Amino acid sequence: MDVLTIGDALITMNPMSNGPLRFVNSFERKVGGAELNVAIGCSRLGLKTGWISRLGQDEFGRHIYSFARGEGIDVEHVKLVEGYPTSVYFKEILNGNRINSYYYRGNSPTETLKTTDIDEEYVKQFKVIHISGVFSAIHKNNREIILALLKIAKKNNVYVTLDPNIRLKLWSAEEARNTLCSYLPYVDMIMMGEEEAEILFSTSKMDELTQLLEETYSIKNFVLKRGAKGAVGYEDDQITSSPALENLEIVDEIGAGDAFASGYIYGIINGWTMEKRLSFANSVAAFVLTVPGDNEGLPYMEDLEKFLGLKKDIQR
Ligand SMILES: O=C(O)C(=O)C[C@H](O)[C@H](O)COP(=O)(O)O
Repeated sequence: MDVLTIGDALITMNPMSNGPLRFVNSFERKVGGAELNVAIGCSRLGLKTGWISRLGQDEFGRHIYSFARGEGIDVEHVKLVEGYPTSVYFKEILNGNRINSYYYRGNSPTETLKTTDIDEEYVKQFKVIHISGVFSAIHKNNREIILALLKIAKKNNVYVTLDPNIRLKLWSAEEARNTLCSYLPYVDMIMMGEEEAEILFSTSKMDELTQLLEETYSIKNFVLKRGAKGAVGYEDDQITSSPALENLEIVDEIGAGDAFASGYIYGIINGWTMEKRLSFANSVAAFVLTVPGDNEGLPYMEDLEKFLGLKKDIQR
């Protein structure tokens, strides 16, 4: 097995028109959830993925379960539980494509997960475990689950990637910093945005980050995502920059970070250089930016090959 993720998935209500949510009457029901998005992205690229989760024993839970299974993700460790409705969120698209999220996940089904549900025999089969801050933000219990998972990963030499995915609607900057920094001794690689770097480490300057991450947490590999300015990676004392793709018609930026994570993880598993990993991850993210929905735009390898000019794209 290649990549394992753990998290809360939700029904995404995508508005059919822009403007304040109180005036939007129609929505398209889709599926979201940062960690599930990464599993979908990796699976579409051809990796063998698993996802640990709990969903509500309801219509939305059943839909997400079959959706994940349909994407080829191993759902052996996903269960539907009574008494906890499947999480939902609504997107609001305002002028200039600014998107607000409104969460209905106060009682997430993942709250029923216990540390004993994390099965070492299952976890140790994977090459990479990808965690994101969202799962830890939605309930304090989930932080114990993550620590249990990280300890198993460390014991079995499984590579751990972290996307802080800090959602200030779900927890405070201080809580995010304390929790996520407590995971760092078990983390091999971080991919973060500039604002997230400021929240976690009080700087988004590469030289300060390299020093702090190496000296305090022994982390020798990280990526700083800088939106339209592209991404910068640090590894083996070397800094590598990769520009973002230009001239994209961005319709929905939600999910692009998870798409980037999928592409980057694909590169780690295939032993690629930082330069190749970053440019591939940027291309995967570009696909998601141009399609509404959190994961619909995630490309298959064939789409990328055509996009990168490696395969002929015959349209008709
Ligand atoms: O917002 C949340 O809490 C979710 O889990 C829903 C979304 O599907 C992901 O957040 C997308 O994540 P990005 O790729 O960072 O935009």
